[in-house]
Amino acid sequence: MATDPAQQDTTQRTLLSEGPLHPAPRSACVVVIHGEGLGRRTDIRDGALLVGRSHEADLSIQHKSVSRQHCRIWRDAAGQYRIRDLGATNATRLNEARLPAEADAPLNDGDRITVGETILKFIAQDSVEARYHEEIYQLAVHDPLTELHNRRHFCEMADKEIGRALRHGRPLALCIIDVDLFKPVNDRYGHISGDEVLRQIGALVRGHARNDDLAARIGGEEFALLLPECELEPALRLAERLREAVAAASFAPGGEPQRITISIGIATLSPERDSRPALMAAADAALYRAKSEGRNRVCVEG
Ligand SMILES: Nc1nc2c(ncn2[C@@H]2O[C@H](COP(=O)(O)OP(=O)(O)OP(=O)(O)O)[C@@H](O)[C@H]2O)c(=O)[nH]1
Repeated sequence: MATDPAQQDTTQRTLLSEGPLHPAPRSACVVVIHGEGLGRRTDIRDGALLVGRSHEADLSIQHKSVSRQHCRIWRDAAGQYRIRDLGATNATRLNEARLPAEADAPLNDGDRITVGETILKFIAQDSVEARYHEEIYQLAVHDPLTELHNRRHFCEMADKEIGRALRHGRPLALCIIDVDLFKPVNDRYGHISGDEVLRQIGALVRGHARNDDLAARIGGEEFALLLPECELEPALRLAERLREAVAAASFAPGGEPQRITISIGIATLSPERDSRPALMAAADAALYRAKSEGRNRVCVEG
């Protein structure tokens, strides 16, 4: 019997390629490779990069071993990156050698900069390693299911935003969002279908966030939306819009159309609620009320 030669040919042919796609050139950066803020990458743009414990530093490292203004990194007119210790209590070290106070030193690709108990790595422009660190960092701060921020990163970023709002006397609101009666969805259609519902809700949460808002999945079926510069009224309006959008969305776990709703608890920053744990506890209390009052609603802790 004649056989089709195309079916017999199982040879795997190597694709002719010029190598990985080359992304646009990027600036030099420093990456935290040890200590507080592990994995964080900070680009060194046109101006100088200030590293220190100060909240105003470009790379702010909240650790007591770091001086408020610890060191500065910049690119000189000849294009050479340089570093200067700013008289830090624990002198900046470059590849383990102490930098003399107020003296400049050139930086080369791969140099290690020790700032208190944190170690940074200097990565020169457009290096493959910079992309590697970026990808690892993105994996570390995102939830793989929804691609929103994960809880650990949310807490770290929320602490910073809350600190900034308190220092500048700016408003800030937090919404905690929980899927209603999600256990029966999982039990009936299975975890994989449940995951698809969570992914869809994650996309709706992200779609309702502004650029400066912080959207995260902070628990199994729990999401958070941190709204800097946002008073209670606009936060309430946004939460209502999100609640309505979820209630109106079409979900079909296991191929069966299913109505899914969410409950939302909101709390705003105030003198009595001036920390992330206090703000989260207040939003949680409001969420609990939303659940006990019948779900598919927004409640405010005020
Ligand atoms: N598919 C899926 N399910 C999850 C995930 N994380 C948590 N869950 C499920 O989410 C459900 C949460 O159920 P409960 O906390 O009992 O609450 P609920 O049924 O949503 O009811 P209420 O919150 O009271 O409205 C449990 O069945 C968990 O197994 C996840 O990552 N994927």
